[in-house]
Amino acid sequence: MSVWNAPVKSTPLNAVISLPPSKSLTARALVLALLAEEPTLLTNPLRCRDTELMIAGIQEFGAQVDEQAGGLLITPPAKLTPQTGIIECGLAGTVMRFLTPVALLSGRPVRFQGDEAAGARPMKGLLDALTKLGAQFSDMPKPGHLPFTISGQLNASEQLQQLQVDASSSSQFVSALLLISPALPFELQIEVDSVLPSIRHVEMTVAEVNACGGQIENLGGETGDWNTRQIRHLWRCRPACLRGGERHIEPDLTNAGPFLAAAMICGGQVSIPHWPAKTFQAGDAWRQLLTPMGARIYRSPEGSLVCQGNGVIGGTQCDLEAIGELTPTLAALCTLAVEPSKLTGIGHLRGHETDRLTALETEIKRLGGKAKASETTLRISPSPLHGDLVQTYADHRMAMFAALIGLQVPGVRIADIKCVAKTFPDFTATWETMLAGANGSA
Ligand SMILES: O=C(O)C1=C[C@@H](OP(=O)(O)O)[C@@H](O)[C@H](O)C1
Ligand SMILES: C=C(OP(=O)(O)O)C(=O)O
Repeated sequence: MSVWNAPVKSTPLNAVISLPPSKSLTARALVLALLAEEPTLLTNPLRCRDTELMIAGIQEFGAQVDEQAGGLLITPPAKLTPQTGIIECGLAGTVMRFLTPVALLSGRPVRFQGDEAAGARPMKGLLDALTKLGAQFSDMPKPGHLPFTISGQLNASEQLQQLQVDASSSSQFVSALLLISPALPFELQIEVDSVLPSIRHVEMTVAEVNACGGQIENLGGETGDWNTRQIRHLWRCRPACLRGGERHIEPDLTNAGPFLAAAMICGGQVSIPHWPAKTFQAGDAWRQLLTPMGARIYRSPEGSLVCQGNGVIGGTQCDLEAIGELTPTLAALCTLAVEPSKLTGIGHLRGHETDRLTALETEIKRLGGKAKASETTLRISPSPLHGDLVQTYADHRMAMFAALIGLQVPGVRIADIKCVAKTFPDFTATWETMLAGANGSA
């Protein structure tokens, strides 16, 4: 396995970093292009392991994908037709969740399989919902998990179908149903009768579907800021023809986190160009999350997000239920902070690439830190740190977590650094460019 010696940096940063495009927006755009009535030109799509698997996935259902300068031209099939009957999911939550309902739409059996670790990721809430719509699942050694074969026909006898979904383990169950909803021959109402984590990603799905001509209405009331919990979740989804056309993908604001956090750890400043003025990405919350920990952070008139730090990091107490994806980066800052921190609302991270609460607790302790994970919470307190070989558990965000600690703590080595390819294949090169103080472009 490839080990990377995390570079230490003892002088302030001054870098401009162009980020790779958003994983979540690219995944949604690919699925919507597959279901559209006309071709889509996707400009600035993310190319990484997760999105290559998604491209292969939509090709499996008959989409034609042509490389064009700066983008991908996607021509949807006249009818969804599985080619080999197998979808390779790797470890991508988006692929395993978003394409399973597409298989039901196709009406043909499709096998879903992935990495060994993918077999631990929750699917049950989605499989239960699809069963109510007519799906059957077989050859599933561990019920509610990959691998499985989906077959059966969409039950289209009703004009209106109401689905109660348990999405407590992943918002992607809801996003997956919302994404296919325009292609259904009936109106679908989706009610979530459980906790719903990562609500920002569901709001992103609704916005993306509707931007392509979908007709999804949120009947559950608006969420406020990322840390406001919504009481009732209900969406009405009407059948609609999805448009193609040109779609441009925003930079990945979640992957901005480690670079913004680096400015806080080393001092100095990091700027990220093309920060959208309005976005549904979880990573926009860095602006609110990092300020109380000591950052000066603002969007410049030219549209760059600028983060300035002085090397002193305060502790934080925050509820990350709506934006859990940001936790590993925030946990690195908490590990280096001068005060204790408490991160709450993150039980669903136990079903991410790895059980992130256990992984973070284990790796913080390995480096001499103090951490305690409970079912849904992570507490981190200041403690002298030392270098060691940090395990990454196939999790790109654990590698980025360790790179942040390594900026300040000599001797941090990162196991299986190649796992960053899940969303950011050029992570180490971009990191080194940042440390060299140059303008980096991913
Ligand atoms: O829909 C998406 O693109 C995502 C939703 C979230 O999943 P969970 O709801 O499982 O946390 C997030 O953590 C993941 O990285 C991407
Ligand atoms: C949870 C994540 O990924 P996935 O889309 O595979 O769920 C993540 O990228 O942090």
